[in-house]
Amino acid sequence: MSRDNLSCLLYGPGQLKFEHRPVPEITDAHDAIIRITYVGVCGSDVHFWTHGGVSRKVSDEAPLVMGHEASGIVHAVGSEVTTLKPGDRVAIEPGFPCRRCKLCKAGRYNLCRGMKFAADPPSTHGTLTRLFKIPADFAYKIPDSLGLQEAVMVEPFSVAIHGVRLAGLQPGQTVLVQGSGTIGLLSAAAAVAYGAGSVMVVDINQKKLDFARTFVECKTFIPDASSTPEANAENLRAVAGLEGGFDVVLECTGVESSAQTGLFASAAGGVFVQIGMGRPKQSLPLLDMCEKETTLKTAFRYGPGDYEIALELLAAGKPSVKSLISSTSPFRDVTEAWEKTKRGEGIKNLIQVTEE
Ligand SMILES: NC(=O)c1ccc[n+]([C@@H]2O[C@H](COP(=O)([O-])OP(=O)(O)OC[C@H]3O[C@@H](n4cnc5c(N)ncnc54)[C@H](O)[C@@H]3O)[C@@H](O)[C@H]2O)c1
Ligand SMILES: OC[C@H](O)C(O)[C@@H](O)CO
Repeated sequence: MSRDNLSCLLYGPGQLKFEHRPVPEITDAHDAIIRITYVGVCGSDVHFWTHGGVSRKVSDEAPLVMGHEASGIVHAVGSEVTTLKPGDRVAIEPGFPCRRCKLCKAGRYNLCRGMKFAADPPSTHGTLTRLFKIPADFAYKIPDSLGLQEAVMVEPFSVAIHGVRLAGLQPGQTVLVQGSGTIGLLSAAAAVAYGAGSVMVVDINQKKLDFARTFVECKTFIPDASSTPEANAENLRAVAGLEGGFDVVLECTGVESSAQTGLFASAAGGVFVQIGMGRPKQSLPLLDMCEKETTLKTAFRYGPGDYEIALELLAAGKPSVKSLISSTSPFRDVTEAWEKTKRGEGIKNLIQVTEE
């Protein structure tokens, strides 16, 4: 067995090693091996880099290949694969469910307890590797209109699509998006693609809001850090000209005061979707929610159909994500890309693993 599969492994906070791992081989007729071209940096990668993990951590005994937002070129396929052939350009869905449990059978495979998600400790290795083996139906052929760099954005856009679908967003509805990072921007774009009547994007960083207005048709609002969530919500409704509040709120910061503001700003009968993931325990304005019969939904990654929808919309340029890609670092400079993201530089920093 050849051990020429250069991969980037994390052993603990700040402890990174490049290692030559075994080259994967087709063992199931439905497998595909993808030569990874680009991997995007997500906030969770930075948390792994600084803390060794989010809830579960890597360790000296169980180091892990990092990376989960990826695109690539098909290198080999198993004998039963009819949808892909070597040379096809693909976006990778990086979580592989068991397909047999109740949740998988009910069409909620993102909640599968046996999910093997890339770069998730203790043992599922990620995409920062030259060759990555996956079930072929989790590699999505991309059209000529989409570059391999942009194809990395299918992963975060699928998070946004999942949130919008959970909200049951209807054409004409008024939407509040909290957070103007990658997920917030893409959620605003997803809301527009689903026919939102108006979109308001909120952030504490004016530059992020200035960018949001160039990326998607929206109004923006900067909350007053010294005000209460109730007061910020009231101002927000006034600026949006919506006395009754927003039909749909997509929370994309994970910050407690932001969730509270979003809930206060939602309309009676409105839907609030928590996409942001922050401190594990946060308090919510339940009395106000009861009086408005707010529907609270929580979103985790993406499930059936989300990747297909995300890819179709991106291929049609709805939105065009080129402007979200801020830098591309060579494979050996992974830490530079992580550090840039940690410093808040750029929107989506990429790592180029192999040549296109
Ligand atoms: N549910 C999921 O499956 C899923 C998947 C991916 C990411 N996430 C989560 O989504 C969130 C956003 O991810 P991202 O990559 O866009 O992160 P990001 O850090 O790029 O963006 C977060 C934005 O929120 C803004 N912000 C911070 N505090 C705020 C406040 N009080 N009010 C308004 N804006 C505020 C920041 O300035 C920043 O622009 C994170 O919490 C991340 O963990 C969830
Ligand atoms: O988009 C998917 C998310 O980024 C992942 O769940 C991540 O946070 C690590 O597992």
